[in-house]
Amino acid sequence: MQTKIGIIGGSGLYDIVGLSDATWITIDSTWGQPSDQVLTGTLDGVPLVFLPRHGRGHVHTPTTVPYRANIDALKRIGVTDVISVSACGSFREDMAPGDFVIVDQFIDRTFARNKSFFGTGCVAHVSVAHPTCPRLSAACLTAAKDAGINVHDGGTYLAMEGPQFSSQAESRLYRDVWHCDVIGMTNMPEAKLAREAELCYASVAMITDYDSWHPDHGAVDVSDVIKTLQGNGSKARDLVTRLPTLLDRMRAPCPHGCDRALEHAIMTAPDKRDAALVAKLDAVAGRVL
Ligand SMILES: CSC[C@H]1O[C@H](OP(=O)(O)O)[C@H](O)[C@@H]1O
Ligand SMILES: Nc1ncnc2[nH]cnc12
Repeated sequence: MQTKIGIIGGSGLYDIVGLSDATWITIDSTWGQPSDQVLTGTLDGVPLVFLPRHGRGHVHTPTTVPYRANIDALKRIGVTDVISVSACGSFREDMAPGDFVIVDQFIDRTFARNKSFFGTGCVAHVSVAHPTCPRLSAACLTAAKDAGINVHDGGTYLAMEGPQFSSQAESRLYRDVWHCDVIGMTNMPEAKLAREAELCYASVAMITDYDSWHPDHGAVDVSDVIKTLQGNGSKARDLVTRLPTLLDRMRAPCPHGCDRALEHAIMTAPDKRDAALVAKLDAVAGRVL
């Protein structure tokens, strides 16, 4: 299978420059409308698809991002590897605004989103013990280092519902008791859905602020976040342009099994499956249904 890179761009990253044959196209998903059209093209001969998570012009809130349609659309167009690029707050003095973190764990505190492609009439349970792909994360780490970015290898991302930022008490709970490293509003359920869709998923978190725990920094201010994002956006684009040469063009099966996550996951007996749901799952789970 040929490698096809999918980039989900978060706050501050609404396009990618330097793609050959760049074209915005509409993808129809059985899970509703994705956040926007996707930008398709090639980078160093490797096909790449870019999707702005909040839509161009930042239309969707973290709650209303159509996560299922987005992951389904990427799967449908043949993406093999998804790199999420997101803004986040930091719980650690040594993870400063402007630094990047290659996230490897999540605590999911979101509560108002659809978190699975599966449901009544087609029940499935996948493992998210290791929610990101180590192979893809390693490529992102190398790309970040090569781009001269101050990057941290591994970190736990607290996914909150938002859209408001955390209270100081919440911020301290996440930092002092739960030992999280960074906080954002969007990587869940995105990472869970990518696993259900058997896509490798890596998360590049760009630190924009110290959230609200830090004694020397005030409350999170979106204008400060935007200023840091503008610097981060160009670093993120630099990182992305280095990825194609780090990923093999012809893709060997994922050594961590991301591309086989559904192998033994579906519980519902074939004769009890809901035909309409099975039809919607054609791209995500067609391999095993
Ligand atoms: C602009 S600050 C809050 C906003 O930024 C992050 O978005 P994304 O994860 O898509 O980069 C955060 O999760 C919030 O949605
Ligand atoms: N402090 C923060 N909390 C949640 N999401 C964020 N995105 C950027 N900074 C954030």
